[in-house]
Amino acid sequence: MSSREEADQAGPNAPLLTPTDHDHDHDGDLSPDPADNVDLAPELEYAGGWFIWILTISAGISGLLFGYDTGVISSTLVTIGSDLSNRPLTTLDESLITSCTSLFALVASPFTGVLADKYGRRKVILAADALFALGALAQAFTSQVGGMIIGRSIVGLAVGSASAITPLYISEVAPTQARGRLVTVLSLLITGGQVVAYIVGWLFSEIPGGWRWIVGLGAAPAFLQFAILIFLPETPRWLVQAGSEDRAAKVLTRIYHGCPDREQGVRRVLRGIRREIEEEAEEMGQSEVPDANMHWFHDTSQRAHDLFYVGGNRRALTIAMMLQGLQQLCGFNSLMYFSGIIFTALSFSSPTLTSLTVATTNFVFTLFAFGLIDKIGRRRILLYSIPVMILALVACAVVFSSMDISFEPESAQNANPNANSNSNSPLLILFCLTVFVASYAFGLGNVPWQQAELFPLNVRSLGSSLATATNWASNFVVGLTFLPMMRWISPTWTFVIYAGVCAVGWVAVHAIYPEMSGMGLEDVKGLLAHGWGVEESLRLRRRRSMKHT
Ligand SMILES: O[C@H]1[C@H](O)[C@@H](O)[C@H](O)[C@@H](O)[C@H]1O
Repeated sequence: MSSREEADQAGPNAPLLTPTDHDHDHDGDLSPDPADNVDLAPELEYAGGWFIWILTISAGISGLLFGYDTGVISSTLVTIGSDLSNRPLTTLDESLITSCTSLFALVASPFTGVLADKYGRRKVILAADALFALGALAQAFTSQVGGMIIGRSIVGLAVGSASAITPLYISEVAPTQARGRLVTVLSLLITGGQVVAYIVGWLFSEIPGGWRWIVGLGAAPAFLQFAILIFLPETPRWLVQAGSEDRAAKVLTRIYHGCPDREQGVRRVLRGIRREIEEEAEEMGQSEVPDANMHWFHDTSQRAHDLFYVGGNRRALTIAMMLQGLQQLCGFNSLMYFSGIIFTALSFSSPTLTSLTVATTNFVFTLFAFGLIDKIGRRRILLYSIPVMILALVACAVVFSSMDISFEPESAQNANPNANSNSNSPLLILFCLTVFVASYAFGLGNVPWQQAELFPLNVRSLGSSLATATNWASNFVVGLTFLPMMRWISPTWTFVIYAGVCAVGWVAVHAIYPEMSGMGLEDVKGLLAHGWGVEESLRLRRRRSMKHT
């Protein structure tokens, strides 16, 4: 009988398992096989019923808002005309209106973790809704460029906090077997929100003042989510940490409703969480599980210390930041923000409609990822899809090198369809970009958002928010550098650089990203305690699949 099974039989109040791995930095330790520290994930064959879907979709509305507010900018800019400050937008106005959102998202994301630990995950989502609505209305009713920038900045604060907290909320409520898929629902809603933004932008672009509707409509899902979330629970993990184990048990009982093994499953999850909290308390020299009056036993600086100085946590942070940086530095969002300009330079007759293919491909392939991520596994999906991205980028670079094309503002606007030596080149580029987007959406577009599962409970929220900050910092860099790179070092070299980033990323994923599919949230700590855990994770996965065959 495994230690876990023994504990199950002993009941919920049985002493918790004694941890074997206190993971203060053991780099270089000659410890026994780290896989010994990792039990197989709770083998509850339960992927969740209607309640978990309601939780996921309600929380995921934040993703829809994130996607909508990032996707809406291209059509807004081209339809504002002289409506703001009684003059046409200058290039500086356009850059500020576009980039302030990512900048403020970057500012908000690290604070989100601290607030989510103190006040709970759900309250932070509610606060983000208030910001989404405020930002949308501020944009819709402004008559000044400055007002627009303030509105977009408020939306940035909302996007930054929502993007840090929502994947964490979903990971913490999801049953192990369905966690990957449920977090991918979030990516589906992000990419879906971008498609909706492109369509709304296209529909309202001919109407005078239509841009006010385009940006103002972003308030509606925020109100909806606010109304729904008021009735939904906090995550069981946070509740246990805050000393409300009874409430956590109630939430888990609803999540596991319909599971044949419900009671045992709930006990197992609760015990896993308590064990984790107890281990953390021990590491801090405290001998007891924190009581109800002690809402969290680390203050922020202690958490930050743990995140950076405990080897396993530092490794988790490295992986999460590496994946988020890669998700953005591969250049994908240059298409999201500037595909209109690219397709204009390539002389497509309807650049906005062509851009819609980018957003739609992104959405459709995220749908495939949703169906397959828990089966294929996070690591494998990346190792398969990144090489396709590299090939597509290199092919784009080659085709660009055979073309006579300029991305100077005036030349892009007056693009000459016959200027290219090979008239199939624009179509070839569209094809390569579509392949790039499809493979991105299948892997890198969604896997990094699984970040919360890498961290143990006490540093989960801080770690997730720092990884999210990496995402927004890299997003900001790409947004800022794409057009200058296309102009100054040529499209060919721009795409070669993105391909190079992907190649380095592939090597990093291969070397340090363990397979997380099927692992219980409480088991990950043991995996990363003494190393990157890649081999162990693959061994565990093989064992698990052998059990199922
Ligand atoms: O996961 C999302 C998704 O892939 C979006 O399409 C992209 O615009 C975001 O930057 C990314 O974080």
